[in-house]
Amino acid sequence: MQGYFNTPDTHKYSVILPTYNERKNLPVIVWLLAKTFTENQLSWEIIVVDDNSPDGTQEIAKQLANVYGEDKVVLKPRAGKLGLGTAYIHGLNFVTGDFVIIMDADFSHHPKFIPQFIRLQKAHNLDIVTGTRYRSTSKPYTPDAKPGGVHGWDFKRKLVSRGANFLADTILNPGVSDLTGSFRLYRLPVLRHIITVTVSKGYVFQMEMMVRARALGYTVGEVPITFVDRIFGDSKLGANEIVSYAKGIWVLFTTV
Ligand SMILES: Nc1nc2c(ncn2[C@@H]2O[C@H](COP(=O)(O)OP(=O)(O)O[C@H]3O[C@H](CO)[C@@H](O)[C@H](O)[C@@H]3O)[C@@H](O)[C@H]2O)c(=O)[nH]1
Ligand SMILES: [Mg+2]
Repeated sequence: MQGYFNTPDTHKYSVILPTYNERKNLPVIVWLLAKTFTENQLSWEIIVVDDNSPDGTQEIAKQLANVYGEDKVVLKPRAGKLGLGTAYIHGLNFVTGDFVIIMDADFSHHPKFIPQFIRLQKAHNLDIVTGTRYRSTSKPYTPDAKPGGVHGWDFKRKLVSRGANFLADTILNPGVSDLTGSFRLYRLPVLRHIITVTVSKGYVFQMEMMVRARALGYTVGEVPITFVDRIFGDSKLGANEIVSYAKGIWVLFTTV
């Protein structure tokens, strides 16, 4: 198939979309994803992992499956809110594509960046491409792209994010500029491998995945992204996640 890319792309791209109370966001993010993949003539599927959201997200997902096709929007629910890390593990069981894209359902991660991820992956035959909100340094990088950034976060949340990245980068030195972000593209077997060795389950999961990937010798490229805070609903990041993050760094420091 021919599109944004010079050569036909016969790979299939699977998006794992974890949702918790994303009723208002889900239809639009799915529409944007479908549009992006269709315009670029890429084959795709979206695995929605909903944790029994009280706002009825699952009903919306079922309607979307009717509209786009059950092979395109695949609902794989769980009984209760079990966390972001295990949502990816669960979703991974149902992936039928060659590459997996992990992203948030609340528009913080815009699908428009996906073709750039794919282009960079192809150019360097990378195992992983990660979006970065921060300055990218050593990794294969999209040179013509504008710098990434964060919009809509208050000072405290920005500080937490910067601090989390600084701490992990200083102590563990994986050489990736955005360790806590979760907008990433993985080669399927690479994601399967890293996930089996990753122990944390909450927000710290993103950082651990990247540190482990680097320790295992997988190649990582970076694409600058703008992260826009959600308009509908609330973030699920709480104080307990910050504590688990610090613990996660310690575990990695002593084991990797
Ligand atoms: N299934 C499921 N989904 C969840 C859960 N918790 C959150 N989600 C979903 O996961 C996505 C991210 O959750 P948010 O609550 O919006 O996270 P955030 O605070 O905006 O955090 C983002 O930035 C962090 C660092 O900057 C990232 O670490 C994090 O992964 C996420 O991208 C959303 O699609 C949300 O519905 C859960 O327990 N279960
Ligand atoms: Mg969010």
